[in-house]
Amino acid sequence: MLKVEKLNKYFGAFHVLKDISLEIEQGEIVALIGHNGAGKSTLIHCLTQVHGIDSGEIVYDFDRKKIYDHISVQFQENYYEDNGKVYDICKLYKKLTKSKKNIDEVLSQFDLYEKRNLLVKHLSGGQKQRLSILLTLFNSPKIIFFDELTTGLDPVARREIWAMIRKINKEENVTIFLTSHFLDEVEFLADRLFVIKHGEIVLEGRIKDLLDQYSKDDKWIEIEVTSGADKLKFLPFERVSEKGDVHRFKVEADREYAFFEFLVQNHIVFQNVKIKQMTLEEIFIQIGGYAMNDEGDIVNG
Ligand SMILES: Nc1ncnc2c1ncn2[C@@H]1O[C@H](COP(=O)(O)OP(=O)(O)OP(=O)(O)O)[C@@H](O)[C@H]1O
Repeated sequence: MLKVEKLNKYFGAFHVLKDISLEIEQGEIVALIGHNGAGKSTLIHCLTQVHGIDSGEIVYDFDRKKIYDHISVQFQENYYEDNGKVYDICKLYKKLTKSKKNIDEVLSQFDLYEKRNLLVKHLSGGQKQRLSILLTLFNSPKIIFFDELTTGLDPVARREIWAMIRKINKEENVTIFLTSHFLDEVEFLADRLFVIKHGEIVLEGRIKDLLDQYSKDDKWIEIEVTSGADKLKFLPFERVSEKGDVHRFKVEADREYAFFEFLVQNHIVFQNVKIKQMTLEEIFIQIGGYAMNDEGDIVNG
């Protein structure tokens, strides 16, 4: 339903999107992840014609002149009036999109009927987010773009939003393109993933395939070294972290034995061994070329 070929975008001399190519099928949920400033919002802006592009092609399976009849966008900031009432904003959207949807029904569907006479600024974060998702549906879009779907929401509200997105996707066969910083969200919702780094797509694939491909191979082995730590630097394994006496290494599945053999042969004394598979988050960080700081935040690689 959407094909992008060699899209390039500059802001002045700054080359923000570099040769982006991707294809999305009708009914898919795809996620775009990447560090702050990687170019996620800019790509959404280009795909939704908020920004022009400098080269490349964007082809939808509908006439791009009527793009806003077929797409909806929920940006990071909401552009509707905070001082308006929930019902009035729905009415405005219905009118603007010449929608046949019944406002009361849609509000009930999104559990906002009771709140219809409240000012938007008096809604909670989760309710506001539900409203902004609801508003994207008035024009019965073929594809909806969500920029940072659940940023700022608590865990319960996030899960409610996920359920809503799944429902919209299933029941109305709407294609969903979302950006997110949360890999649990991506894993739960998306069929496919694109990783963008410094304006380039560095990885794409079905979530399940990526998991199968990457998680079976590597493990972390964590040891607390009580003597001989100075010899660890000769260990032919990548040390991924070191906190006090606790050292963590990346070890390929078939080299576990070699790892411990090296420790014993070099008289490195250790205790508290922990072995674990890489988590989804760690896999993505590795394949996306990112790094994780001590607090567990993703930082640019
Ligand atoms: N209108 C603009 N003029 C100049 N530079 C811009 C403009 N909009 C974005 N940029 C720059 O383009 C880069 C990509 O920004 P963008 O907002 O697309 O990143 P992002 O991946 O969505 O980041 P975040 O996760 O922080 O929302 C950043 O370096 C940003 O400063």
